[in-house]
Amino acid sequence: MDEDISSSSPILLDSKIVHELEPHRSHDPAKNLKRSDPFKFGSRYLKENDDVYEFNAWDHVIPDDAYYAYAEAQYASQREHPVSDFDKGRFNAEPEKWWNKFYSNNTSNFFKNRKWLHQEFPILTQLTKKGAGPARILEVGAGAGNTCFPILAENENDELSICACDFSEKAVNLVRANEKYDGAKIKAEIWDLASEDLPHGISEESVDVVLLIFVFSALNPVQWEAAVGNVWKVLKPGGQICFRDYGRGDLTQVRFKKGRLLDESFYIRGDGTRVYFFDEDELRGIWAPGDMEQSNPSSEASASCDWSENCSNPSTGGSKTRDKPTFEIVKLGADRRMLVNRQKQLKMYRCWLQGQFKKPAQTIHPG
Ligand SMILES: C[S@@+](CC[C@H](N)C(=O)[O-])C[C@H]1O[C@@H](n2cnc3c(N)ncnc32)[C@H](O)[C@@H]1O
Repeated sequence: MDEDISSSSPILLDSKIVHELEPHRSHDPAKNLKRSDPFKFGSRYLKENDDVYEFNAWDHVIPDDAYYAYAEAQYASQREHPVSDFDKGRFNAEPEKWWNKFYSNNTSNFFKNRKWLHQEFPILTQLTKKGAGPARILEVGAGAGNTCFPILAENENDELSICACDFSEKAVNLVRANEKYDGAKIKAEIWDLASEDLPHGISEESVDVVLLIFVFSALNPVQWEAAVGNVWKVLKPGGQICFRDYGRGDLTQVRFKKGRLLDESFYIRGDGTRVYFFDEDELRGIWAPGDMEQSNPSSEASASCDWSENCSNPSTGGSKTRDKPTFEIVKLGADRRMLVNRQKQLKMYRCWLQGQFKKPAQTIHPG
């Protein structure tokens, strides 16, 4: 697992060097209509005459057609050799068991500390500054604490509390055992994001910010709706989500071999943990289904339904999108990076998606 880790790989193809001023924007103008403000991400742009091998990494480099063709060939091979039905059942039945194993083998040093959080999500700076007043952050999929402890280290707000949840008991124990664990400011709890209950000590509409850093990808797509519903429930009106996860076409997706595909874009790693790779518009559909419907007025649902009707939308599996929680997309973008192994003269492409979503201040309760 290598969220922010560079690694060497045999996947090596020439890249077309693209200097993008707005790296998260699609080349298809129609797709750009609803794009919002960009995140900062990195700023080492590769220009026409630069030496690619001068640095280890370049920001915002879009892979060329050859890489995409290679990726498609890999996906086709993955689809031809999916995980067996027996193993699918095994891996989907008790996902926390595999994460417990993971944390038995890897301690808190495995993930890098997420030091970029305040830069990318200024709302965290607002909540943690001196005198900001009562504020609550819920981190879901907190793992060993690589996100919550850096936030705590920067915090100057006496009235900030953090609830760090994970469905892996081993992970929660690692957070509780950390020398920086201060029970007055942080509580670690076992909680499954897709469960029917809310985390211990968290009531409805009591949270200012929910952090989802590399956790949504661990869910089975059939769990997304329950997870979004839980996040909606715990957030105060006007509360926000800080989201970062894997993007479609990331090196780690492309290099999955035979016998790893659980479902489209959804894989099982060698250690038994699951990972999904998102597309930007798919994330819009997950977090703002109502907006997607508005931007597609010809859809069957919008043509024939109103709020009270019981009608179906074929694109969303039968339920009407306007009854689903619809967050405002404050920001959403792709963070692309080309990593370079200078010694071996290799190039590798990473892609993460990052978003900031807001529960509207005036909410209509989805029924
Ligand atoms: C890739 S790790 C990321 C850890 C941490 N957010 C970070 O960035 O360092 C994913 C974490 O999500 C947890 N997780 C996976 N599915 C979950 C679920 N349904 N509910 C709560 N936590 C979950 C795993 O146990 C694991 O600790």
